[in-house]
Amino acid sequence: MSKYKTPGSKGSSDKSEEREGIRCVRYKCGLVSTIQDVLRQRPGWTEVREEGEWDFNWCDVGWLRENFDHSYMEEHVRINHFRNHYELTRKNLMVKNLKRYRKNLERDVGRMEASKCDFFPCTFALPSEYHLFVEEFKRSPGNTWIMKPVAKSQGKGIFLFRKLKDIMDWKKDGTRSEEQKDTQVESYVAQRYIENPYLINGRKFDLRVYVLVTSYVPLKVWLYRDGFARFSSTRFSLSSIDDKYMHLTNVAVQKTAPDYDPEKGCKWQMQQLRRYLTAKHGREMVETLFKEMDNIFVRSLLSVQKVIINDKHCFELYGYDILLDQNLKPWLIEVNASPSHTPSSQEDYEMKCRLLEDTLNVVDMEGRLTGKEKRVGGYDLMWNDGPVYKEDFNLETFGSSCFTANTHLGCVNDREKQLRWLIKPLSGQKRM
Ligand SMILES: Nc1ncnc2c1ncn2[C@@H]1O[C@H](COP(=O)(O)OP(=O)(O)OP(=O)(O)O)[C@@H](O)[C@H]1O
Repeated sequence: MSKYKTPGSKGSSDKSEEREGIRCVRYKCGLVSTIQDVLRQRPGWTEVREEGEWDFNWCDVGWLRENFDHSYMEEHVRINHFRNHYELTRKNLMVKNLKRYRKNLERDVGRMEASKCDFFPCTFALPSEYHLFVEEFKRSPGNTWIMKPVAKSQGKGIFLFRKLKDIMDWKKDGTRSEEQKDTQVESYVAQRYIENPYLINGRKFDLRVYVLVTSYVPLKVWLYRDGFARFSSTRFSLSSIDDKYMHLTNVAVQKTAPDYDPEKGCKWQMQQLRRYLTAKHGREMVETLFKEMDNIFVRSLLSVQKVIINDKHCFELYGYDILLDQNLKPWLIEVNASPSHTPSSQEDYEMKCRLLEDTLNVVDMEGRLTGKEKRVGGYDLMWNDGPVYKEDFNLETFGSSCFTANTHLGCVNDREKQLRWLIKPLSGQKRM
């Protein structure tokens, strides 16, 4: 149980399980975090331990890998990952799929259209693309690059470099023991470092945005209005590339900084960031920024739509990491399959509880929804085999989405026409 107070906690005397009409859901949960608290609070839901039968499973990706293929799932059963989620959530595979998608767009639609996929920094998978990387590296000497192990998280193993010599060291991999010398070198991506991040108070930050996919075929995507910006605790400078507290904004890294204060925090809620940017740059620019982020979410998901094994039992709550540069251009850094639900403060805990409750409401084990909803709690339906338009909402209340949930165009066949819309401002739509 979390040390934080659960919002709307009703305590053990709650008799809602006995209310008529609430279906009993047997759930299994492999994670010890906020999700446990949320599942325990859910009226009518009971935890299943060990090998018991379950209707709903919030598992970690390790459990999925070991058990998914051996599990028989009845029609109503739901699980929180797609079988090969890693096609989007592994750094090297995400880039591979995006590059292929961009290439296909260029061939089928044209260069202009393909350029709308230019939202991820130039990236190479190592060791396989080492020679291509070296060519690119030599083309722009003096640039900063970042090396990231493909299968690690929380900033582990990441370093910045400007000289090929540093990669040589990695290639030789002097850190490996004699027994490990026969095994393959660890896979990394080498990625152009965004050298001009947008700074607030001299500090770099990245954005965490939550996107829920309930189906890949047809693609159905929900965007969460709340999210946050994660700040570094040290003022940004390119003169010292070895300082991880300056360059890596993930909380897992920042919370080990000597002067980290969890309550003061290194986070801003999305609304706060949006207000700040609007005051500085005006509504139009900020709306364009959020529209470009929507473009990132939809195109990245479309890039794996044909690769992900669609399964009606599966849904996925992705944590998108987005970095802004000084021109307010959003860059896709990474997509996480298991975004951390560990809270860093009471406010953060409450936000994560709301996020998870709303996720359960969209997944709808209880069968409460009609299937026509465009908005559920903090979620807006942004894509339902095509864009979901919005016209009547007060956009001031939005954390991100530039889509509106009131007028759904339904299924549109011409996907590319839809995608062109993504980047163009909507005529006649009130901005923000
Ligand atoms: N290309 C880049 N340019 C600038 N900064 C970057 C770049 N890639 C990563 N970073 C910084 O490094 C941090 C960690 O990167 P990334 O999210 O890819 O690694 P990770 O170890 O998987 O982190 P996590 O598991 O917490 O998501 C980012 O939050 C960002 O601040």
